[in-house]
Amino acid sequence: MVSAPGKVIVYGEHAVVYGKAAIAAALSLRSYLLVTPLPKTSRTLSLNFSDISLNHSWDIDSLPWAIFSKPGKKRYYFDTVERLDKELLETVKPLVAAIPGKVQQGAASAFLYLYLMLGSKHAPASIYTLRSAIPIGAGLGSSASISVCLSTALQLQMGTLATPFEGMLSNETQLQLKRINNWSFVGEMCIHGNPSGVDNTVATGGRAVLFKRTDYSLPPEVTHLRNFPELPLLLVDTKQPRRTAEQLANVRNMLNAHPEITQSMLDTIDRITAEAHDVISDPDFTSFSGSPSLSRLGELIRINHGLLVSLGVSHPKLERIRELIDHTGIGWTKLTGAGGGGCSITLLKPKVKANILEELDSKLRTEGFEKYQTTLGGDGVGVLWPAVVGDAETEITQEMFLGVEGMKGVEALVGVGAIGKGIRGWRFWREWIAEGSDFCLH
Ligand SMILES: Nc1ncnc2c1ncn2[C@@H]1O[C@H](COP(=O)(O)OP(=O)(O)O)[C@@H](O)[C@H]1O
Ligand SMILES: C[C@@](O)(CCOP(=O)(O)O)CC(=O)O
Repeated sequence: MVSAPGKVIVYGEHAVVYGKAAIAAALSLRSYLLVTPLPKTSRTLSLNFSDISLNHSWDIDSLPWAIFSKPGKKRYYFDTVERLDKELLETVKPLVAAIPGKVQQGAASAFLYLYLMLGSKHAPASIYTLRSAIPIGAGLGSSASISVCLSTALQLQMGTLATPFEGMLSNETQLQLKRINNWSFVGEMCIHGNPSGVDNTVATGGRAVLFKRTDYSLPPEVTHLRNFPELPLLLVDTKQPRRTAEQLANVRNMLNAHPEITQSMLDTIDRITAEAHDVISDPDFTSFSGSPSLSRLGELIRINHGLLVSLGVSHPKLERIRELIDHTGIGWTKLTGAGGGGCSITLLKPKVKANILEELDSKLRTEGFEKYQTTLGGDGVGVLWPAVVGDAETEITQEMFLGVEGMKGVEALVGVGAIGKGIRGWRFWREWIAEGSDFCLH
């Protein structure tokens, strides 16, 4: 079993697609993918992605291995992939055409593209069962989280990744994370076309990063934010579904229609992110009551949101949440992720009165919005090996994994926080963070 987190973009979404900087952090909400190997005589490959009711099988021997392994097409696990191959994508299309729904087809295409690239026609038959706590299409990086799970599980299965172990050399850990991230970026491209790579980078490595990719043929610049503060954040979901790909197209259209104005807004977002980075990197930064640095971060959040509204990626429901929160005066609000619906984040001022929060909670609930309790800056991708519970004697089966009720049940059975309750241990490729260093992760 593997698991990867979602993310919150605190500053810089959309602008990051155009080479500007963004600050993002891993979220405590995660996806879990269980791989159940089938007997050697079986040649069936099955997906059971229960959150989206995707249940589909293919015959491994009938997959288009020949075209995927043609010279010039075949890419190996150690290759860096910056774009999808159009012909290969076309080959995958008919394989997912029978699956109803764009959401389901996107996930199935990402899986098949990765399976055909990373596997071979002798690949083992397995069932891939996925459950995720991350709301889908809500700006919290659900697609990146599942792409990281798929990339990791397939590479572990094909033997090109090793389960992390104590004493694994730091270089080796970094190399493996780079490969996980590289192939999860491929999954992201299958799902939403033109990603910046910030989501999969955070879902892979966890913690918090300053991310920038000026040249898509080169790895992005990723700076680990070692002292990322525990920001008091309120996360609210509009429950308004939208697709990231559509929101990206809105900004692209805006850039085509008003190039200079749009470019200057993207540049301003870049400056906002840079200033926020300066504020949180200041050794005197504190989020205590009356702290000028917290107000500064808050103002930058407010300005960033205004620019996202101007870029055309807000939604009346996001504006309604912002209005309700602004009336209470408890903090500064912006949309997070692609917008057009999805989630907002509010940086809370210190010492907010409990009764104000309760009243707000009830208003949000009445209007159909959902509040999430989360923490930021946790672990990235991990593997539960062996996937056993209860004194390490019972193997986690597909029935067990699907049988538990809701995400609470999943978390209690296998959650990364369930260590010590019969779970022998999640292992993370953690040592990739060299203290205080900048590093490149593609
Ligand atoms: N739990 C899940 N199960 C299966 N597919 C998922 C899941 N979560 C996300 N996806 C895939 O990712 C897509 C959502 O990606 P996207 O529009 O980028 O939104 P988000 O902001 O949540 O990343 C879905 O359409 C689906 O293809
Ligand atoms: C809008 C963007 O900056 C973030 C999208 O995040 P999400 O898919 O809404 O979770 C796109 C990207 O960086 O790939």
